[in-house]
Amino acid sequence: MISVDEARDLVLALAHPPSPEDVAVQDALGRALIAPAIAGLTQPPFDASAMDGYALRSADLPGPLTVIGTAAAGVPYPGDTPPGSAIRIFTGAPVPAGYDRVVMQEIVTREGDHITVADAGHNLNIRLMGNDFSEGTPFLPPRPLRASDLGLIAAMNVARLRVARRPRVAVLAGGDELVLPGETPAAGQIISSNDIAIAALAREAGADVTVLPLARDTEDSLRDRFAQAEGCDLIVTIGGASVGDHDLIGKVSADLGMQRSFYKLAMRPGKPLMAGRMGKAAMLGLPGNPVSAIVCAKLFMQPLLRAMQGLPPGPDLQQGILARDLPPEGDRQHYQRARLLPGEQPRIDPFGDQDSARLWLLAEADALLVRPAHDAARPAGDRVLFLPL
Ligand SMILES: Nc1nc2c(c(=O)[nH]1)N[C@H]1C(S)=C(S)[C@@H](COP(=O)(O)OP(=O)(O)OC[C@H]3O[C@@H](n4cnc5c(N)ncnc54)[C@H](O)[C@@H]3O)O[C@H]1N2
Ligand code: MOO
Repeated sequence: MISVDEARDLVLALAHPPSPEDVAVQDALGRALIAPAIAGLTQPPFDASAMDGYALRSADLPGPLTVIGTAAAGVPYPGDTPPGSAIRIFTGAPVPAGYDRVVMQEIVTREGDHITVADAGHNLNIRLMGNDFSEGTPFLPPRPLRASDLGLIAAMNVARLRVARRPRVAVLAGGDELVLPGETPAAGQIISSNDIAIAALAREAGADVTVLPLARDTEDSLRDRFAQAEGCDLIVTIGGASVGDHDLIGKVSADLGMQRSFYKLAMRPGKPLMAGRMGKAAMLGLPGNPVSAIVCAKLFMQPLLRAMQGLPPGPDLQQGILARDLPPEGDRQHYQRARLLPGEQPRIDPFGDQDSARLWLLAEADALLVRPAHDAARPAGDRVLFLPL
């Protein structure tokens, strides 16, 4: 069996280069920026008041000064600024040339058209032209766009952005035991949950997801579903990956021409993962046990989808301190569901039960503790790596 790192390299090698697409800045949340966005103007475009108050000359303080006009956001003061004068000014208004400071109205005494300022302090309360960014400054890719990025890009007067087209993902779950949430399972049946979790993980990584109708445990049904996945960038199957008589994914995908990159890796949970190429699409065959499917999706499917959008694949591991003694590890790299305990450095406490079918335990976990294959026994206090959930 290959190692997790070898498997990851083989999976990432299935990524095609990102396909460009232009979208409006309003629609770009979560999209992967793949070309620089260039600032179309300087921000602020003029020296701007940071307060509601009075614009004046420091040299004229403490006054009295004569108020000769007003400037508001969007309505500049058009006149001269002779010595001994001030203007009423509001936040966001251009500060006219000649004045070097704005004083907050709270510290100004006004009588008629005259003001005095007892103690103006040090703050000039002027946002200098260009202190945020200048025209021509590039906002650089690659990066997934956050809400605050969209605000910045809009302020740069960039209306449309070049992003990676969302990878199209088909999720293919199946098994005669499965019914949909809301249906009543017959004897021996359970609710199909993997397709829902895996589709959500794919969407979280930026994909455009189609969940195919549940397949039955027959070659015909699976062939039919693979045909429905035509045209997608990635086919993700769930279940049927192991060695049982009803585990048909390997056979049917091979019959349909899948070029396998690997099948099985030294990982727990997730041993029967398979990956390869089917025509133009990449294919990942996730194991059916729910926790195994989700862990494999986080470690392989999400990085592959990010790579298809030109993004750093991740996920990034963090360092923590082991909260309890652990026995030696077996021959597979083990991703243990664990709780994070507060401390100066996060302390990580793996659960005693690591059953790969128990979704409730996964819901209670904050992290996956990563234990390398053949890791020696470890005492509490050792440094370890974990993947935050
Ligand atoms: N003789 C062996 N048996 C098994 C081995 C092995 O090495 N030798 N490996 C075990 C491991 S590890 C895993 S993981 C599973 C993987 O099995 P499959 O990928 O073939 O998955 P299934 O058999 O189809 O299902 C396993 C389990 O998961 C449930 N399941 C499947 N799909 C869904 C779904 N969409 N929603 C919810 N639950 C689902 C299914 O009912 C089974 O309980 O094989 C072990 N066996
Ligand atoms: O490796 Mo299986 O994926 O333990 O449950």
